[in-house]
Amino acid sequence: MSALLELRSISCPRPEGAPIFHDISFSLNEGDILILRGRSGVGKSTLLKCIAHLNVYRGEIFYRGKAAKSYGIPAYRTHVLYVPQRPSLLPGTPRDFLASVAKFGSRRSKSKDQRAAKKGENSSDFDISECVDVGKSWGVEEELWDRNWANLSGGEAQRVVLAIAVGLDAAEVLLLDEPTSALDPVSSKSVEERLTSELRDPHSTLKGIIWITHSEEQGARVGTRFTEITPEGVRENRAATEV
Ligand SMILES: Nc1ncnc2c1ncn2[C@@H]1O[C@H](COP(=O)(O)OP(=O)(O)OP(=O)(O)O)[C@@H](O)[C@H]1O
Repeated sequence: MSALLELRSISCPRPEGAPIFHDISFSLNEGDILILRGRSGVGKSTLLKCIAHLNVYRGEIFYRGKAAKSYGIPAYRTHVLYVPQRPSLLPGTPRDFLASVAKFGSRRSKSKDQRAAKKGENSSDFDISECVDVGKSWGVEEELWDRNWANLSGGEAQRVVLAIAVGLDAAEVLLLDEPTSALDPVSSKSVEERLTSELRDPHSTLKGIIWITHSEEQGARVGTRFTEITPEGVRENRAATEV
């Protein structure tokens, strides 16, 4: 069976000078929460953007054994969803963002259809209430969905964008860029628990996560694999504390 994601010798050029990183190769398999660490500025966020086809790169990326382009980039980005560290830079409101993401996610997974059928819903209708409910479970009031991103606090924006990623239930792979960096410890734990339980739920679409964190403790709590990016490439470690 092919890996969920496979990166082969990825490098990211700069307009001038040495590439940000080069020769990054690894696979993500079903059930993995791959912790990505490395010093500030080494290129972790850039790598996630390359994987999501939001940044130019050299090398090859395969999703379920096929090149990302063969899915069509918008559809691919729905299956392999980048969750930004600073969603406050997005234009419009969370509801606007949700509408644009949902537009590309019209092909729902079988598991999503099964869950909708169980609830007696028409699976072809996208339901924002799932995202709102996930947000509520993390203390996000419904009115925030209609406020401009720029007017949400860092922690509110971070929880809203994560609620979209989870509630949409369209992505098999989530690329999480320091997803709890603006959250208090209690909210962070709640987010960690929801994401890990989604990954374990056989009815969930979610199959794998690449998770950037600077916190060794968080890496140890949620990670199943531990990698470090260096200017020379990527190194896999056996435990969070080795990084
Ligand atoms: N849009 C851009 N234009 C030019 N350089 C950029 C751009 N975005 C990032 N960089 C540079 O690319 C390098 C990698 O940045 P990146 O944000 O990927 O690092 P990071 O490892 O995620 O850092 P941190 O841990 O501080 O978030 C840095 O030197 C950064 O200044």
